[in-house]
Amino acid sequence: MSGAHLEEWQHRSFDISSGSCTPEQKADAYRAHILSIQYAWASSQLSQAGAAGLLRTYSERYAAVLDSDDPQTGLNNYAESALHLARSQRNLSDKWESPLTADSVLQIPSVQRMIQASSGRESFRVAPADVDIPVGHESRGDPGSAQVQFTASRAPSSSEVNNVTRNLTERLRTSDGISVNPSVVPQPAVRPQSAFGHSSSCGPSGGAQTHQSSFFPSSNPSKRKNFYSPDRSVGVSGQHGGPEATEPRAVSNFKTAREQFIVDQQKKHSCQPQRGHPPGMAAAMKKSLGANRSRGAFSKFVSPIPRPEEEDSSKNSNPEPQILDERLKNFEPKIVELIMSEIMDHGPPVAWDDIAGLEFAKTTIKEIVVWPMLRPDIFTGLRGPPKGILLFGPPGTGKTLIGKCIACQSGATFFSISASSLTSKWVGEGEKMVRALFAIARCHQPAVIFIDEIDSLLSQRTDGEHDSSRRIKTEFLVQLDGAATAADDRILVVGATNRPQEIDEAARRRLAKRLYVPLPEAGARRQIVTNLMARERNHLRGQELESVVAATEGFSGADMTQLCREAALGPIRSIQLNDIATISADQVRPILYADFQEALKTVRPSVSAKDLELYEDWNKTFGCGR
Ligand SMILES: Nc1ncnc2c1ncn2[C@@H]1O[C@H](COP(=O)(O)OP(=O)(O)OP(=O)(O)O)[C@@H](O)[C@H]1O
Ligand SMILES: [Mg+2]
Repeated sequence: MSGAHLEEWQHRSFDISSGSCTPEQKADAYRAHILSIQYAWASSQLSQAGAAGLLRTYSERYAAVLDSDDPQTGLNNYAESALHLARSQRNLSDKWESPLTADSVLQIPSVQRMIQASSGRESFRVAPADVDIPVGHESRGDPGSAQVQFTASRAPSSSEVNNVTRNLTERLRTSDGISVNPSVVPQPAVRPQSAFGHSSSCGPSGGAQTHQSSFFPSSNPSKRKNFYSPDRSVGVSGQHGGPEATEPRAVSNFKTAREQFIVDQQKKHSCQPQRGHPPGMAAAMKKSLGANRSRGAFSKFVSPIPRPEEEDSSKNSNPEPQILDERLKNFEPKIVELIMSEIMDHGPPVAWDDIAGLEFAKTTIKEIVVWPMLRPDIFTGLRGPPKGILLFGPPGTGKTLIGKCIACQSGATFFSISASSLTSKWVGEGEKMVRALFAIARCHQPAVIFIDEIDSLLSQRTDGEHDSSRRIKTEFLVQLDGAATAADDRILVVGATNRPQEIDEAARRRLAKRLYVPLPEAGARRQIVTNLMARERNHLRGQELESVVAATEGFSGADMTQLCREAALGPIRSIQLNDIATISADQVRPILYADFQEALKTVRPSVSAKDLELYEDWNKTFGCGR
């Protein structure tokens, strides 16, 4: 060890052995020892065997200080944290205790009113919607204890009112000096029924159910309208014939969580769960806060509050996206929706003339894509177009541009997809996407499926690769040319890649027309510069243009575009920095040949001669060019 380290080590060792150290200082010193040993071993000042021996010794001593439960010599770390945990956590089995006591219940205004009413021997009235008294179930423990909460939001069910009645009666009977006549304690007005017209299995069914209608008067009719479904209103009017009986009842879509739960249960266990439901409730089931709608990552947000204009239409509408085509019925709506909404591409228009050079590729594609679309009757049998095209070539030569042009010019339904949109983290979802893509394309024939960078989707299948990507590939190959594909399907798959050698051989066969998209020749380079310069003010003479074309041998289309962008910045760079803020657009000088010369110093071709050779070789072996 170095001198400084050794000295430190000695200091700590003396401290430890002096006996005046606190356990904390001892633990710190041992920890520092351990770090020193690690450092010495890492910087090769200690042999591995020596370091291991020392580490073992000092780790044991360190652990002894940490874990010792003697407060003089150790920290008792484990016990400390265990105690901390025990102190700060409450056991889940702790019994819940209501903050309400018998006394505090008696202070509640409605209880007071009840007491007054009972002492005055007169019938009193409590509107059920004004006070909600959910009562703890017997299973919570002591049924007599006050487990009563008052909220103002929800109407109680009849069984709940029964329960609370019983509890309150008990409580009030046993309270000092208060006697209550049970007959004047509120009872449910009607025979308990679920909100859906079925006899409730949850509430009691006998006893005090046939009288006490006067406890539910019209003090709060609007809330009660919500509480009673039309079914209930029949029950009320049938029994009492009071003024409210003839009142038109508003039908509400609102359901409590419990009611929704019952509906869900009935749906699960019954074959005909909705039979006999009042129409209002049927509508409520469809909308009911969106709870019975299956939600997925791609489902749209559904507001829980129905808008007025939605009210009527919602009665007939299906919340799932509608799939109109029978052939797509087997696919999950969200997948179909995803492909329909996200994969169809509508980019800026590109014309064939915007693509410089590449005459052979352009003519072939027109032959395969455009003409068969125009005259499907002629292009049949042997003249039928191939199912797949592969555009391959160096980067930046216009493959994606051709794809965009096909999208605009073919008149076919165009699906532009990337490999990543077909892959999914969910096992099996990727294959479903591929299957759905082809099924949708089949429904929208003629269709072109353009897959840019197709090598990432259809690379060689290897043993080590992930199972799901292998299955996606297999599904793709099956869809491209499998038993499920009809001969007269007018679906064309166009793939583009700058790594043709990585494409799986089975995929290569299916992409029958393999078109080389080479670097632009002199004519194409001239056209690119002319096209781009036509949009800018420039003083590029014919001879100068030729010089630019000659100097850009080996440039790709993208390199040419980059060169022109760089040259176009020349006039801006010649402006004084101070003038930039104030100069008007027409005061900027035109682009000159000198700007191109300057740009040529910084813009280099992006494709090397060696790479080019690979493409040429692949083209000779597998390409369909002449
Ligand atoms: N033949 C061309 N005519 C006109 N512009 C071209 C041509 N080739 C390339 N370009 C220009 O280069 C840009 C890049 O081209 P594109 O994206 O089509 O290349 P790519 O072949 O798909 O490259 P990569 O293999 O890297 O995806 C185009 O937006 C266009 O501006
Ligand atoms: Mg591309």
